[in-house]
Amino acid sequence: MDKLTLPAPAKLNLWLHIIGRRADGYHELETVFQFLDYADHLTFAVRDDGQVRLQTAINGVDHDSNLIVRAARQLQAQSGCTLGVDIWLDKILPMGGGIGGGSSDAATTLLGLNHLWQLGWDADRLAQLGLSLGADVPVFVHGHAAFAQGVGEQLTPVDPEQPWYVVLVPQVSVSTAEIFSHPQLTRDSLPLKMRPVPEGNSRNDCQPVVEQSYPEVRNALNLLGKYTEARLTGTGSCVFGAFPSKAEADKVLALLSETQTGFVAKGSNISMLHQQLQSLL
Ligand SMILES: C[C@@](CO)(OP(=O)(O)O)[C@H](O)COP(=O)(O)OP(=O)(O)OC[C@H]1O[C@@H](n2ccc(N)nc2=O)[C@H](O)[C@@H]1O
Ligand SMILES: Nc1ncnc2c1ncn2[C@@H]1O[C@H](COP(=O)(O)OP(=O)(O)O)[C@@H](O)[C@H]1O
Repeated sequence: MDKLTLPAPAKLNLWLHIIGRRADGYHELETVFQFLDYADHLTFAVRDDGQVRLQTAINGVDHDSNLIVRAARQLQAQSGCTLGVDIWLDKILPMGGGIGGGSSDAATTLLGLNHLWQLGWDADRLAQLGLSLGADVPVFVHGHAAFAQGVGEQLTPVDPEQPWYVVLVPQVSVSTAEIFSHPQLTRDSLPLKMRPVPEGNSRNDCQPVVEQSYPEVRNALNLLGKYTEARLTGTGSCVFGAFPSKAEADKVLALLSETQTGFVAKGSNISMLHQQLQSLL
């Protein structure tokens, strides 16, 4: 059987407001997701024996807990498919950085296997399955930049500008659970009246507590903030700033490279996964 290789791109939260907390403790958000042209790559080869095997290990994540394996097994169980798959992962995206690598890997697995196993599921059904794996999975399944509500699953497509970004990757791992349970996290941003969204006055409500707990993140924000508005994505640790051209973004990253790790990528309102899937159909 032929192999199929697909990208799993990163996302940014261009801003993120916390507007409340549900009875189950989860936070209600309003956020805008945009994709980056910077991605992991997954290669799939169908197996006839029904086994799901991830052939590439990631440090600190067991085979069976990897979101790729969990996504494949759930799709197999819910569709009743008798085929299996071998999967190889080229891991590029920093883990736990708020750029959604695990969720994106899961979404690429769902879309890739839906195609290879010829299941014919539509995007809504795949996104619903994906939501049980992580709040960010649905936006990667749909593949369009979006204004998101709820825990991130109620999506309205939007088309923000698509600048070049410098993304800095502070070498600390920020726990999403720790930030969402922080006593000083503000949870009372007003829901937006005009949707989709004015850019003015937007912010990331997680940023103050992350900056307070992680000096490396504050330092990265201060350094990038000398050149453009710098902001946290998700619960971090990555921070980003926009530039009008690749040349300007490259120049700033080079200036910061003595003390900072990072990358330059272009914002994209259609994910590179969906651009590639279009060409398969
Ligand atoms: C904050 C966001 C914004 O895009 O991105 P990341 O920084 O993770 O990329 C997401 O909402 C992250 O969603 P997700 O990735 O599913 O969160 P998880 O790791 O499952 O959540 C870990 C814990 O954080 C808390 N949590 C998470 C999401 C949410 N809306 N409210 C919460 O209170 C819960 O206690 C949960 O058990
Ligand atoms: N395929 C995967 N890629 C990355 N992380 C994974 C994967 N599968 C499970 N995980 C777990 O999910 C956690 C969050 O990863 P990631 O999605 O990269 O970060 P974030 O949610 O901050 O954007 C990791 O620390 C890891 O324990």
